[in-house]
Amino acid sequence: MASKVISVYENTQKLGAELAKNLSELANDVLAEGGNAVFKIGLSGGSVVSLLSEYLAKVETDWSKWRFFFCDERLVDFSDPESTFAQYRDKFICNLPISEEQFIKINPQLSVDEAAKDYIQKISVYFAPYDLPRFDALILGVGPDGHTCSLFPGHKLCEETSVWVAPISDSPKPPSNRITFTFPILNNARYCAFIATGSSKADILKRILKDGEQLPANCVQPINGSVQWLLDEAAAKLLQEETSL
Ligand SMILES: O=C1O[C@H](COP(=O)(O)O)[C@@H](O)[C@H](O)[C@H]1O
Repeated sequence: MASKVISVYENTQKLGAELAKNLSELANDVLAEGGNAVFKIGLSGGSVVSLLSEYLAKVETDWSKWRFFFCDERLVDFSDPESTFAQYRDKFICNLPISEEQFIKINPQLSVDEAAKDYIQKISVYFAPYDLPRFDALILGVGPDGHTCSLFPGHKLCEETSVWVAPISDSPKPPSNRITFTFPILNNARYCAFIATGSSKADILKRILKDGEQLPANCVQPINGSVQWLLDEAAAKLLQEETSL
């Protein structure tokens, strides 16, 4: 049964500390299984990259056992600043005792269709054969139109149920070629953390969390997991009456 929690923090430092605590607990729980257990986390791009880069350093864990996937990725060369992997490489890897090899990356030299198929193959290695992958944690963002990953409002990919990772070649937000997790994989995760900070997110958060509009971010409801919205006060300013902690 999905559980949904909205958590509002005074500032991004407190939000980051709480996220780090949640991920420490989850990772330590998964890694306590021993053997070949690895903690599988999906990352998003956009504004969450800087926040994660700053605050995940506080997670107390065996970092060598983390594997980092991409909930969506832009199909551009890793030398392009639009590449989400490149942003993590430049801001995140340098802050933590981790290496590039722990990142499961797309192949940006392929066509967008082939890149999505190739990424499914790469993911499959980490999960039981034929099973729908169950990520331990997914870190998600929300765009000003309510998109999450590269699932945009009104786009046909929001209905996609036959593949875990889909290509998109007409993304309304550039760059146009991307690959993205689809709802079946998102809604099979153990823990989904949406992170939204700053007043530019206030309107869309009201539409999603107060008005309940059926935008893509609102369709992330893990069947057997939880979703937590971690917001700072500026982002939550139009929700405060109902959600203040
Ligand atoms: O294009 C993207 O946008 C969303 C939201 O990004 P933000 O900068 O508005 O927070 C992001 O979650 C996604 O991964 C990214 O590809």
